[in-house]
Amino acid sequence: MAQPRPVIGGQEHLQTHFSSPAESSPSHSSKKVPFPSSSWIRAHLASKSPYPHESKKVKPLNKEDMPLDHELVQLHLICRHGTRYPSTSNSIAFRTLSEKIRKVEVPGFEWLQTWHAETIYPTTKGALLAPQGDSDLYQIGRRFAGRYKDFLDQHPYDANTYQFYSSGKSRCRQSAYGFTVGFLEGRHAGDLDKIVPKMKSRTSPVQPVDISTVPLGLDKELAVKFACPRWTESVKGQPKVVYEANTYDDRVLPELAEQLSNRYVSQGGVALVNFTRKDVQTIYTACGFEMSFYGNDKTWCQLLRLASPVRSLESRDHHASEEDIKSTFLKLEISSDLSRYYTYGPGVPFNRHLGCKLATSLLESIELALAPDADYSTGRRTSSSHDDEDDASKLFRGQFKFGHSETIMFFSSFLGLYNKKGVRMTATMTPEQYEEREFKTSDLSPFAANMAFEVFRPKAAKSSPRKWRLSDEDGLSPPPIQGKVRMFVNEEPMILPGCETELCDWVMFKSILERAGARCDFETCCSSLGSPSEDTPSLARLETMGEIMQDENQDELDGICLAVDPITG
Ligand SMILES: O=P(O)(O)O[C@@H]1[C@@H](OP(=O)(O)O)[C@H](OP(=O)(O)O)[C@@H](O)[C@@H](OP(=O)(O)O)[C@H]1OP(=O)(O)O
Repeated sequence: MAQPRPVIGGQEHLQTHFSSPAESSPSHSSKKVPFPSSSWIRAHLASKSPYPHESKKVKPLNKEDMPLDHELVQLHLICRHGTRYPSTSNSIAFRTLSEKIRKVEVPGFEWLQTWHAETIYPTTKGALLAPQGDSDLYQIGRRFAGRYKDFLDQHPYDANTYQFYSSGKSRCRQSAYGFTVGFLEGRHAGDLDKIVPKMKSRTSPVQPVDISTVPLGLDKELAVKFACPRWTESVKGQPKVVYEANTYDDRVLPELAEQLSNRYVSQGGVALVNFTRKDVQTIYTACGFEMSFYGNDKTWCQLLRLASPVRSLESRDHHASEEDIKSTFLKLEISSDLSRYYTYGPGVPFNRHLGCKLATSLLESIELALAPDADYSTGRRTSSSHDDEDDASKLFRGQFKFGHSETIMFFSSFLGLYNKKGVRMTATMTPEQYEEREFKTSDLSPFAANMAFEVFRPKAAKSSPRKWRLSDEDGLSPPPIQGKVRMFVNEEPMILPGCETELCDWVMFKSILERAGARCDFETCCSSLGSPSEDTPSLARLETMGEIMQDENQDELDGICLAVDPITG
């Protein structure tokens, strides 16, 4: 006969009385159970954090927001896919843990009795884009449509001048499509009812677009880790790479697991559930998906309340304070960040190579768009002769790329975005140092995280051969390329390290990216056969963008592979 579940109020009491999270709801007269606000929690779930959707009204880009006497000529977006289902392994971990815990019925945790991972996160949907993910990208597309209304009016979509490019994973392709539905809503190339009067009635409700993708292993920009054997061999999961994260976890996780287990002890002192450190990490991940997927912090997130120390056992409440619960969330967020800081971030210099192809194509595309002789009617520069035409160097109005959290982390590391001070993230930082750290995946890589670039060209730059300067070697050549580039992270302007202002001068922008390693020798450095050059250790210490900029002896990084060893000191 099945053993009766220990139940609060029955023979087996839990050592401390739980108050139901429901009691924290306003409808209960009892004292509110301390718990952080949903908005605070949403901002501390590491790479499972929901996208900080801005409900703010997006105004069309106007003259005040543009550099004087310039025009917007090109847009770039690099975007993680939207909210997804947990991976199959995550879903199985949720099921296993929920079956382990539901043996004990706890007031306020009745949801566990009917929470079935297979129902809520079916393994057959592992890592697919979630309905919330569809919405994430549609809304970003709508906000882009609002800001760039005039640009789209002036330059309607066509498959030659707008590139939508996705990683080979369905969550990214579907995200790309969701973005286009929002971005091009209500717009159709050309004016159909003038072209084919009766066409209007048969028009597709959305503008069909061309979305290209590159097979995993060949994609050197988005799902780039699959195209870099050296990263897989020498960085991913390497003991020296995961050392700081493991050291931190060894110190912090057992205490949280013990705290949880202690809450599941009967008054007779019988341990009812033994939580492991892995269980604590699973609870944090499940909390992330519950919040991102359903906006629900009343299930798994509440278990992190029980993992927090209760400092008032003698008091009737037996509750952890809000401050202690926040501290528990922060510990798990730091644990997640330490792992990604070294695996995908600035903790290992080599990771910058995995962002260099994105930087190279960005640089070359902007350079083409800013060229005074750029001719969008032909998609080429008037100065380019037919024999040096390169299909890859096409003139785009917009390039929109959809990848993964690591796409954002590798590219951000390449740009030095979260390593300006060069403070190495370690397992032994003070709480203040952790609070001040630059590398926070909750901020830089939530679901649908994105980086965008606006490219402005001087209006006078429209050039024709008669304005070209005479140059000795080849007669006429176009005037120098000028322009401004503005970078956004999650739709907020961000100054690129090395630029003095938000509107970065093209010459400076180009110099920064080239010196950071654009046009790098990705193939050599990523080949498992190539060995990083003996110079590598000397470069490994040049970690912040500022250091690279200041070091006059620093030749451009081309042809030099950075260290696969984590930075030290
Ligand atoms: O699911 P996880 O957390 O175990 O790991 C994912 C990883 O997600 P995240 O950790 O960055 O949120 C990235 O997924 P997205 O950024 O696409 O959400 C990685 O791309 C994904 O790698 P994959 O594309 O090879 O599956 C990680 O899954 P993994 O568990 O297989 O390492």
